[in-house]
Amino acid sequence: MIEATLCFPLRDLESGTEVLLIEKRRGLGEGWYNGPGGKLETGETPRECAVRETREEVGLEVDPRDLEKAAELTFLLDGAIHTFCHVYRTTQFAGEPRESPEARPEWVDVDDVPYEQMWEDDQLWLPHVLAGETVAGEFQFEGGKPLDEAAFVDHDIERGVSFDGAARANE
Ligand SMILES: Nc1nc2c([nH]c(=O)n2[C@H]2C[C@H](O)[C@@H](COP(=O)(O)OP(=O)(O)OP(=O)(O)O)O2)c(=O)[nH]1
Repeated sequence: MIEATLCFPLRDLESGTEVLLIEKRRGLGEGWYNGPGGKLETGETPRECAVRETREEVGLEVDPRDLEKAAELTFLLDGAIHTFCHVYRTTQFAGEPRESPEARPEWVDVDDVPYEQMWEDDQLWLPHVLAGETVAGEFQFEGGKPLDEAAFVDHDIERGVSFDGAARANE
């Protein structure tokens, strides 16, 4: 099983709230919009991974203590867990987004997120994450590897879950 993270930086403007998305340039989900993120490296906590991936992909510095856990997503492929993904949001960060070989960053109004150019399941959970809620979701894909070419067939979502238990507070 792959363990991965996503991080959604948010900023408030007079015109409304914007989220920093990336257009992914290579790897899984290439060509689609997503948040900065990726797979955990050996010995890394999910928060450390989210901080590193956000720095590597878009050049923003985030303090792990400023990451708010927003979702836990389980992606199943042909009945087996393929990826478990920790999702964070943050309103605190330093620096200006810059392009990298992996990603082209773009600030997008939270009411204007391009769901038609994203993973099909994102429209089911990301609106809640961007609205400040918490989500636990399970998403089933079928049809062999890779995951981004499989068919999205079913899902189960729970909203308002707590990630504040002592054992999980630092995840
Ligand atoms: N928004 C969204 N993200 C997803 C879904 N499924 C899924 O794996 N992801 C995320 C989890 C990870 O952050 C990311 C895939 O990890 P990655 O970016 O490291 O993958 P990669 O194959 O490009 O890895 P690498 O070559 O850069 O090591 O995609 C999904 O359905 N929706």
